[in-house]
Amino acid sequence: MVGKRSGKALLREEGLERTDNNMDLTTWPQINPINQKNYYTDFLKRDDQILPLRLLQEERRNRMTAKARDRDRELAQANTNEATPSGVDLDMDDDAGMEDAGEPLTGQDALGSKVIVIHPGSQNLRIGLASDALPKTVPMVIARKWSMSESEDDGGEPSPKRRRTDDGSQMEPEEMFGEEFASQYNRMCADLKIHMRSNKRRVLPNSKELIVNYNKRTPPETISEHNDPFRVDWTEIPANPKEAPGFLTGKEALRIPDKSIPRYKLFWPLRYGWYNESEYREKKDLYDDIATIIEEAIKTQLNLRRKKDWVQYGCVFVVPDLYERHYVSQTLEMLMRDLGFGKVCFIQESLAATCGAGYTTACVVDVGAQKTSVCCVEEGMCIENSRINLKYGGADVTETFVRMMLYDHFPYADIDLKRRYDFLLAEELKSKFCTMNEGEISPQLFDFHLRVSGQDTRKYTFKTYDEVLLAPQGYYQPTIFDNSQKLKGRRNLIDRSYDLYEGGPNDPVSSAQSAVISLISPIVSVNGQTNGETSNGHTAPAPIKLAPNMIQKINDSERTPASTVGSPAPDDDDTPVPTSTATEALATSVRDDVLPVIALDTAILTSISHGARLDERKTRDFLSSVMVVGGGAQISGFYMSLEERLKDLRPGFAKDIVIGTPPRELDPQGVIWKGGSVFGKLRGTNDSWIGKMEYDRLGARLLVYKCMWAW
Ligand SMILES: Nc1ncnc2c1ncn2[C@@H]1O[C@H](COP(=O)(O)OP(=O)(O)OP(=O)(O)O)[C@@H](O)[C@H]1O
Repeated sequence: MVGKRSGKALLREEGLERTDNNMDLTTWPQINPINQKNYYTDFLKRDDQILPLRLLQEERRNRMTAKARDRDRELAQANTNEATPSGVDLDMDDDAGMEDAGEPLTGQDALGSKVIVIHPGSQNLRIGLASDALPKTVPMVIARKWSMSESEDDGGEPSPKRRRTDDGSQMEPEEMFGEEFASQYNRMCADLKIHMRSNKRRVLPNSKELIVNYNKRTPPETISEHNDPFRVDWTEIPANPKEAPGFLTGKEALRIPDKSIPRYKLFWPLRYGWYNESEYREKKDLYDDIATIIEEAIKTQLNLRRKKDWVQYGCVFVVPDLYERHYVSQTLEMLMRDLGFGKVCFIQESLAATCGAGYTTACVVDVGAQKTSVCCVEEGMCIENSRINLKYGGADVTETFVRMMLYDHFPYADIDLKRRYDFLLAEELKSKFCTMNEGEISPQLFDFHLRVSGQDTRKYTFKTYDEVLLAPQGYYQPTIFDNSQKLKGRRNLIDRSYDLYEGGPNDPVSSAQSAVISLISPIVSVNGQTNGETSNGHTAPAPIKLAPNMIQKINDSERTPASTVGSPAPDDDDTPVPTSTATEALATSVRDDVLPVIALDTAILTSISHGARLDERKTRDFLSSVMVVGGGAQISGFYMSLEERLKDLRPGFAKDIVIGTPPRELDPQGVIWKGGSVFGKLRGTNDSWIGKMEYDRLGARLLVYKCMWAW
């Protein structure tokens, strides 16, 4: 039996008892801790310890050595010829200076023939070599072999969606879009009449009835397919399903007959300037589709068919001003790994627009198909707090135009924007007939040809009155647009980006965007308390959790002059910016439940007031250089009407306000791409190029060093 023995006895038995012999426990030298006051390290503080910066320096050094070698060779040759070399600059320093000044490259690179510039959009992809004068435009769409086409999906529900009676039959045109639409549309019609009268324009009292009656009683005329000189070339799909391609992209995809056998479904991977999360089940499929569309465009439009040669090419990729970090890092991965470019760099849309048009200071307004962005650019930098991204564009005008026409008994009552030929038709009608010139409003007779694959062409005649102006008027009254589905699926597949150390959301924010969101819906404070009811029917948002140190950081920033959320405009005109603190600004910016949709003129003034930061001179500068680009602004009279509205809102600045257009020879839809191509040819951009080796080692972390803006 083991009796009770002390711990010491046990240790003694096992030979582990410590007997003190006054010797040190170890013979290793003991180092006293250094005094923390004198503590210093230059770890990661010098450029040569940071791989991307070191590579950059090495590259510069190599270039200079190569040049010096060339000069020496030329000098030696000249000496043997006993003559001074002509045109040789002996001063090396000059050359180094030029490099930093962003001088254009020389030789083949100067032409940009080894740089591909890519600007994707919700509807169109613009792509080309930096040496090209104009980009190629292809629809940003892919058709995949599917069980049903997109128009048969969702039970064949047409777009715009029509309401039905209880027994399933169709309602009268005046009722089928609901009371809300009807009353808003009628109010817009009445307001326009008043406005036209006050501008001394002739308004006939019964114009509307006249056109409605005409539309009601005009049947289409049938033209047999062989008598139609403009019949459409539909994409032919092999009859044998096994031979039918798995996918088709761009224009070819849009031209596949809706009823093709086998069926194809169209996917638009970018919607509203975001990833399209509502149409995809897996994010991998979504990423694959984007890569495939770009890959096919490079092969077919740029004629660069061998993918393994693309490593010799650089790629300039244009991203939104208010981008999401996941989008940029995923795009970088795609360009490096899937498409295999040798080097990649990014540029923001607004900055590219100013580069393309040759402006140094501007408030850039880009009206696209599904998103509209506003941003003030000053001396080569986007002003972060002036960035605004609104979720509407030309596609909303098309849809609203169709709804208004249907309300006024459009003879082609079956139109369904989910069908490919109807979508193309509606786009054509909008581009041809919509206008923002009040002077053009009168009852007008138009016609169009409906061309459906395998059917005879139908010629429709119809009349329009104020619909042609009221649909684009939606830019100033966006509640007329159908905004109900725009947040569908948001964050279903891809979460927002979070800071690795602090845990809070770290996607870029802007005080102007927060002001826009606050206008639409009340502010949610950081502790999750709402300051009121939502104003536009959105559900009450969930509180946003921010890490405590993040809150501290934002509160600190509130003390700096840069935080001007809610500051009044420099003049006495009303500024539509609500009061809010910077903490609230961040909280509002990261909200996903509110759709940023406000009138375009208000958005521009909000952006300028946040970009100019109370500086009256800057406000004038921005107001006198509002530059409008993008396809959505191509409606005739757009520039004039925007100028008038801004002047009405800011009479104090009326004589300064000028809407600038890109230089005459430049297509406003291609200006951003053009800016990307200019950027791709500049030597100064060398600092933004991300090479393969550094990407392999550091991945997306490189973006901190490589973006021209604060990543
Ligand atoms: N002449 C025109 N008149 C009216 N609208 C036009 C005209 N030309 C193009 N559009 C419209 O411009 C829009 C496409 O513009 P753009 O190519 O700039 O958009 P995107 O870059 O694809 O989209 P986003 O900027 O939303 O991502 C479409 O809605 C199209 O109907």
